Amino acid sequence: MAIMKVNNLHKSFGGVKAVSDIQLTIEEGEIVGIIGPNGAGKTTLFNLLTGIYRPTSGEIIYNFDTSITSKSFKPHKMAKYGVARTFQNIRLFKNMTILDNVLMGYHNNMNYGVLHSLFRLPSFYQNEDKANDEVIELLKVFDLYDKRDELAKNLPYGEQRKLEIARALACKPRLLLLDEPAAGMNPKETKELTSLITWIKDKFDLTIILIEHDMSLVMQICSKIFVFDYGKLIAGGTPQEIQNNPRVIKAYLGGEESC
Ligand SMILES: Nc1ncnc2c1ncn2[C@@H]1O[C@H](COP(=O)(O)OP(=O)(O)OP(=O)(O)O)[C@@H](O)[C@H]1O
Repeated sequence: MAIMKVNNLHKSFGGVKAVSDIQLTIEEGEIVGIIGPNGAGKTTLFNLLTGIYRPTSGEIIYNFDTSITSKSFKPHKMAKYGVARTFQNIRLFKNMTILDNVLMGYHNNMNYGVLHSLFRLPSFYQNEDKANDEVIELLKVFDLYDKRDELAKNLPYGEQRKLEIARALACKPRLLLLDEPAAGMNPKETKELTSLITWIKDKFDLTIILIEHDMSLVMQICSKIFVFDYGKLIAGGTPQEIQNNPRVIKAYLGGEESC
């Protein structure tokens, strides 16, 4: 079943066509890679998919329990719709602990009101206990449990990236968007992350879309890849189809399509 459809999507910034005439479908349960040279429009696409940017024209449709179109997108509501993301430039609460960062992500799932919280009613404590238990499980999955009381800013870069993913998962998304999850990681960390992404997809029953420049990660775990160049979608297919596509080779290496 299609979890998301993009129809004739355009986004311009003044005279710059950052994303132009995009048509694509994401099937439930896939890991989809979005690749392309710098400035190809990948992050703009993510910002459109998460309501940060409004399309200049075209439409995005999420097929969750009820369909949501891009007209009703609000970035702060995306988690409620079942969409969570990470950012190219890590966005953590740097002066909060690791535990509190992930608890902030979990906050969207809390179903008590202000009064329950103010007067410390039983449902407040029940929700808090449940949140703590689930967040601790997540921290264990990401190997961050032993560091739970450290400030996020003190974590090495690779672990900050993992923490951002853990926080996104705490929102209990159905669709997870990862913007360059391996950026700044060393080869060992990238290898671990590659396995972790596949593992969390199965464990949390997710559909994942990731932007990534590390081709070995993309080719290993993505069932489908979409390739962008100058804002246009120039190819879509399996890793093998993409590797052998002359337009993709040209976009990355330049020169003639036959090279
Ligand atoms: N807010 C903005 N205002 C003006 N131009 C923008 C804005 N955001 C992106 N652009 C332009 O749109 C084009 C696509 O940029 P985008 O960041 O989406 O590419 P990208 O594929 O994510 O690149 P990278 O791999 O370097 O992150 C670029 O020409 C960029 O300069």
